[in-house]
Amino acid sequence: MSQEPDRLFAQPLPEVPDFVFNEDVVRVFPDMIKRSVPGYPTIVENIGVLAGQFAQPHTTLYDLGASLGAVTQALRRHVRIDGCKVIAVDNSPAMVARCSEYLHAQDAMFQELLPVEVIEADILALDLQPTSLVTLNFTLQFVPPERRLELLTHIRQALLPGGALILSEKLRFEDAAEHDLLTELHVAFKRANGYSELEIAQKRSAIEKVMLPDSLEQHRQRLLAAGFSKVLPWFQCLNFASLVALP
Ligand SMILES: Nc1ncnc2c1ncn2[C@@H]1O[C@H](C[S@+](CC[C@H]([NH3+])C(=O)[O-])CC(=O)[O-])[C@@H](O)[C@H]1O
Ligand SMILES: O=C(O)C(=O)Cc1ccccc1
Repeated sequence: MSQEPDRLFAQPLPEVPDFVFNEDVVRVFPDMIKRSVPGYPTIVENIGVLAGQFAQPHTTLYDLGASLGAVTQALRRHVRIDGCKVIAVDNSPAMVARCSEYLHAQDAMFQELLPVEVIEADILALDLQPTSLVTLNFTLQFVPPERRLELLTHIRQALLPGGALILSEKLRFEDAAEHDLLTELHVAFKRANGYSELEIAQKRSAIEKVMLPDSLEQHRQRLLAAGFSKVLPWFQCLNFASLVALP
């Protein structure tokens, strides 16, 4: 995997463009996400472990907004259920190209255990096969808010008994003081990971219009409205959390 350090926002930009998942981002993405999302490696690895408990024999597993396929790789390390396959989906052509390269390079080792198909598609326009496991690992926050319920409803309708949706997101906090404190703690996390004040400020303005976090309560209510029966938070580190939603 490419080890290029993320310096995308290190120089002052006359105007900070909206964040897009283009080739520049792809090149630094593993470094960027690890240094920006507290708990990311733990979340990814444990999605594999949780998936091993929910995946049902002879079903499809979906990694929606797969980026470079980190979750799919964790599924391949942990899921040992007969006849499953993974469909990894992303709508960024640059991400999909690199993701296919990484995953297919591992096919010799894993193709029989857990075959993978990588597709370039908008997850809002995707026909889902019956599935026992869907992951949205920091993807829903990039979906337009008014389309989020429709997407979760579609996922719920495709989920088989015994299956689960794993949803990881950056959180907003309804209490302003709590929100400001968690935001400041996240800034401290980024600083501790080597980002400068300029990098932190420019990245914030790049993502503010394209990545719109909800509160835990909004997630819970929306998942119930989509037809899920239970919502279990299983991980939180600062303002980043992961939930399991059961059909
Ligand atoms: N409508 C959409 N359709 C398909 N893909 C989309 C859509 N909207 C956004 N994406 C894709 O969702 C991904 C979000 S990153 C996920 C990390 C990964 N899950 C990981 O575990 O490493 C999160 C982050 O960068 O914070 C990007 O690759 C987008 O192209
Ligand atoms: O960098 C941030 O501040 C974030 O909230 C997370 C993030 C990580 C990778 C791409 C976009 C946002």
